[in-house]
Amino acid sequence: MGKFQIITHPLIQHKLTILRQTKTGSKDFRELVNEIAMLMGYEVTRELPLEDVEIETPITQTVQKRLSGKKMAIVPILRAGIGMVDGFLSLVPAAKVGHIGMYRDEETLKPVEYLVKLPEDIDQRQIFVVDPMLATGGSAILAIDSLKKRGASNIKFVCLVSAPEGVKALQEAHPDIDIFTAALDEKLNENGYIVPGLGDAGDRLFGTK
Ligand SMILES: O=P(O)(O)OC[C@H]1O[C@H](OP(=O)(O)OP(=O)(O)O)[C@H](O)[C@@H]1O
Ligand SMILES: O=c1cc[nH]c(=O)[nH]1
Ligand SMILES: [Mg+2]
Repeated sequence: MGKFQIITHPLIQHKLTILRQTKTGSKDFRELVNEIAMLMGYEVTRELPLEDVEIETPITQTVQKRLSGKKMAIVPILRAGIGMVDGFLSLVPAAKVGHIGMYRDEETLKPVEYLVKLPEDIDQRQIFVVDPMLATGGSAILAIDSLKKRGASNIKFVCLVSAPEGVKALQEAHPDIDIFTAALDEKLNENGYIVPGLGDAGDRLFGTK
């Protein structure tokens, strides 16, 4: 079973509390999602492999560390996942960005895929799938199905707010992936929204209804 980790850093928790509030408008919402994503990015890249490299400083020759292993890809689930991309890119600017477009049918709560655009060598990359919300888990499961169908195998899922129902469903469907979240909330309501949650992340990011 992959790892399930709640990232409890005080800065993340503080920013998430502001993000959740109804009075936080789109501009601040966007900035906060970006900042939290960057702080989470720091944690979720903690285990990236390093290798020795010989370099020359102005003083001497020395052996130091640099990143080794697979190249990275960030894959936001549209739309709301877009809000987390810049935060990640500020840490790993050389990463490629794939896009998976998906929306939840409001009646059935089942995800509908409308776009998949990925780097050609996605099967060789360490992938971070990003989406602020993990509710029923349907969108994350389908996005990861889509990635695996195209040969991807090294996948971590990163969200801001999750519901126990979504975590369970994602772990059952894809037991190999690591899941990182900034908060594990109480439950889903009858409309499939996370409680207490933060509402509709996409709408709040982009100012739509
Ligand atoms: O776990 P689930 O039950 O599938 O719900 C989570 C999904 O719902 C939201 O997207 P939404 O469908 O609202 O699309 P949007 O990002 O375009 O607003 C959210 O960003 C996730 O992708
Ligand atoms: O609470 C929720 C659940 C799904 N999607 C959201 O944006 N918010
Ligand atoms: Mg939405």
